Amino acid sequence: VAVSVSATASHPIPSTLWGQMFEDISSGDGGLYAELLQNRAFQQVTPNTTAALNAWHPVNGATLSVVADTVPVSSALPNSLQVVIPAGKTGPVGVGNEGYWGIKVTAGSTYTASFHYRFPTASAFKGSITVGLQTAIGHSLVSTPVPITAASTAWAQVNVTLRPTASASSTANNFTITLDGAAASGQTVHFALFSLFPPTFKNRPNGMRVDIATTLAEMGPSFFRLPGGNNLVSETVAQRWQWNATVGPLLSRPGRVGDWGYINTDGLGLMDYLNWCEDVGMEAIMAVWSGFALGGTSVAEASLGPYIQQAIDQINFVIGDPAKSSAAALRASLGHAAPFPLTYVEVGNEDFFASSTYTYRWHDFVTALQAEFPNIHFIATSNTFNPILSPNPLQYDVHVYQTPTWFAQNSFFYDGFERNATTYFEGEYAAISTNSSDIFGSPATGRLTFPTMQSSSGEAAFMTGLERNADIVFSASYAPLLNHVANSQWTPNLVSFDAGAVYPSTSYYVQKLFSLNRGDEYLPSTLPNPTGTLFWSVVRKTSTRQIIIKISNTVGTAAPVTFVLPFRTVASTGTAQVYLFPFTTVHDFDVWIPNRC
Ligand SMILES: O=S(=O)(O)O[C@H]1C[C@H](O)[C@@H](O)[C@@H]1CO
Repeated sequence: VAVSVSATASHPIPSTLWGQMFEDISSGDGGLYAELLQNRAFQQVTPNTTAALNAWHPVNGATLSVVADTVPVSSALPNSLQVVIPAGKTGPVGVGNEGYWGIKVTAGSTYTASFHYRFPTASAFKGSITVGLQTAIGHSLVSTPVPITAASTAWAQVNVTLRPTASASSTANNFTITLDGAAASGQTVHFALFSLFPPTFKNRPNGMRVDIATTLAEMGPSFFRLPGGNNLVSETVAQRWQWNATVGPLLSRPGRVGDWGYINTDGLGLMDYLNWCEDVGMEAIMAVWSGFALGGTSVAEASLGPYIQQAIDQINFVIGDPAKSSAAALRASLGHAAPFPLTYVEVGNEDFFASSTYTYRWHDFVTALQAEFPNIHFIATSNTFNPILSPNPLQYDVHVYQTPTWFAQNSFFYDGFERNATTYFEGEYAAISTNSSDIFGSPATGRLTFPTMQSSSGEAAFMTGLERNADIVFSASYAPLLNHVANSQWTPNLVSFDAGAVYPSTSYYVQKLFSLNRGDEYLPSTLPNPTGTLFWSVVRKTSTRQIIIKISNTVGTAAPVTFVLPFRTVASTGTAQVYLFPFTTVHDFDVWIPNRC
């Protein structure tokens, strides 16, 4: 096929086009958020139940229970771990944590451990607690004794650094806190808010896991959509994500029952998200809760006030003036007096599940928020123009989960959209199943566990259409972004990981190719056959006069294609980045440009 390319750009391509969608769906706790201990603060658990001890186990016969402490370490963290050292034990006795399906231990890395302890009964006991990392069969990788005393029943915090001299051969390791069984015979100790951090991305305190963060940063994303997705919305009004419960000291963060079947520590909170965006050079596309919970509740219009105020405070936390807003003053007190960049705020998520109440919820939220924040663009999440909303949304978030074939055949999805000043955020898209009659089914019925070359090339075809329609598509992000392979709530995902390593997918390399090879204007060219198998987009990077041609071949057979460039002078060579299965990297090739006019 011969493709003729126009020298005259049809439209600019927004710098915000390629980015990332994030929510905690086996992706924050135990993943991007670097905390290595699971259930570190016994948040949102029922005391005196086995479940409350999730991820913890006794060492050498200690008696463990989670108790509602009569003297809690903080009002946000009412539960403590009670450890009783039984009589007659010798050697280390205490408690271990298995991490998030493992703990990676690397020689030479500095691990920052901390915990709070108190003796519920004062005594003359003096001894030491040994803080360590050991393999699952008990081989010590590193340990440090810390002197303790039972002279008081008050809480004390222990901070230690651990520096293993050897790396563990697997991730089957435990974090352990032990006392000498003989010396501490009969003692009862309460513990709260444990924490174990490896080095973090850009050394941010309470920051991100380096390997996952680096993999995401290397995509060169322009935006980061947060905090969801269903995990913003939640099943009930009370369980919704609330920005103010996720900022400040970890002792002040109660955590919450997330929407994906596990408790969120909220250690990855709004300030941590914003610092992450700043460290990567992304702008947040931040959502506010919009008065609907997935269990079916819509807050009555007369009762929306407090939720609208909470959204105003959330936005003020990001961009407000510390002199005028307490939420902004809180941001300043946490180390960022200047506002963060923020252009887009999404009102809810997938509110097509509650269209009938979105009419008043959208109206009341946006009327109030736009008055407070005239420069913010608000994104609607119901189906486009159905229902009709007031004020008329100028941005919509469109989600599509479909088959690889659907994506390959729908690269013209936006070509037919009316150009009426409305712009679109393709906030979630992915080919997730080969079964068009059971998209959200299981692997047994066609659901993809990981992306494939078929799904990724289909997505690439679709993405050429997003560039062609970037006059109305301002941002697009594959979803979900991350998953822990040992504990997934959704497949496929862009990047998978476990305690030890990161596994970028074929779709990751497609997203990275588009994101790292951006133009800022679109050059019209011969249109692909919408139902064909070869798709392309041609863009120009005006700063370097580079012409960037992206091509997706959605089938496994080679297809010759010639691009006829209408320029008088063209360099004699270029580079081709080709992503072919089973390569795990993109290969650069020099290309010779014949027939230069
Ligand atoms: O079950 S779904 O509604 O399809 O869930 C999807 C849509 C929702 O926004 C996001 O949280 C989730 C996975 O990316």
